[in-house]
Amino acid sequence: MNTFKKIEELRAELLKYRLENKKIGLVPTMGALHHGHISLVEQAKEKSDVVAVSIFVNPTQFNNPEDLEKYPRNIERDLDLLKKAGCDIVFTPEVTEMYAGSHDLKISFGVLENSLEGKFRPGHFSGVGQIVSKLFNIFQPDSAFFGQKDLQQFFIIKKLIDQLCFPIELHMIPTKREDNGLAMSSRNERLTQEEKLEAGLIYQTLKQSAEAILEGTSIHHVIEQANELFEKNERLTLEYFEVVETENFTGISTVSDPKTTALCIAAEIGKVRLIDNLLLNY
Ligand SMILES: Nc1ncnc2c1ncn2[C@@H]1O[C@H](COP(=O)(O)OP(=O)(O)OP(=O)(O)O)[C@@H](O)[C@H]1O
Ligand SMILES: CC(C)(CO)[C@@H](O)C(=O)[O-]
Ligand code: BAL
Repeated sequence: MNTFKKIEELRAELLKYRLENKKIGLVPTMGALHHGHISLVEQAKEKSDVVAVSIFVNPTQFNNPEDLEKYPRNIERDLDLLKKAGCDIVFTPEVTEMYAGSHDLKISFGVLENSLEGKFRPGHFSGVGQIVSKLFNIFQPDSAFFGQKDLQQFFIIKKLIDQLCFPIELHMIPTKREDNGLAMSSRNERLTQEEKLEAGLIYQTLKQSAEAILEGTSIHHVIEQANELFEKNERLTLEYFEVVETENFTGISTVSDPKTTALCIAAEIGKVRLIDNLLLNY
């Protein structure tokens, strides 16, 4: 496994593979890796000749300075996990490498960036679009792998690829969960054992709500019930729970197609903000 910190050196290495007609699969991450990330690497290995992972905590997608400062970082452990998973190339640039010079170009995603994550994290998706575009241009991968855990982000990337004509095959990988259903997430490292158990409520709520909707309960009622569940819980605070159409991530009151209907949730426990979702036909 080869590790690079400089764009030019990474490009030179990738060019060698490209000249041999090898297919490059990219897994962008912010590090503090867990089994969710490794499942992305495994999928990338299946579908590519060369697997590349980037580890970069991108400051421009953080709207909350404390969230950025406290974001878990553990590069030695990450490199160890990636080596064991059979990753070929790791890119771990400094902020100065990724953001040298001026950076006032803003990417906007229309209606997709004004709801849910976009609404509660102003500027977040513009920052994601900016860094992912840079990574796509640097790596020029044949395929890229993203997790369903960040469902709205997946659709943001899809829009980026479609509208900017990146010749990249996009893959969405299912969410890896702990035994109690809690979605694996780097930010879980900031939770105590008790908080991790308590945070199982997030997935329970999603699952119960999806089942209720499929059995005919109205979306309005399901949302009310979810709010009540969280009000009763002393540790978890619900930020949003919505049933949306994945085309635009805006709330719906009736289901037109279960395949494009998602239940999305964000909740805080302690000072840690967690997100999760289920597609209605999960
Ligand atoms: N539990 C999971 N299962 C599958 N993929 C995941 C999971 N968690 C994250 N991913 C995916 O891994 C990629 C990198 O995500 P990232 O490094 O931000 O990790 P994270 O666990 O989502 O961290 P956090 O949510 O705390 O930012 C993204 O495409 C993300 O959707
Ligand atoms: C896609 C990404 C690596 C961009 O910084 C990040 O948003 C993430 O880890 O999901
Ligand atoms: N996993 C999504 C990146 C973020 O929370 O900023």
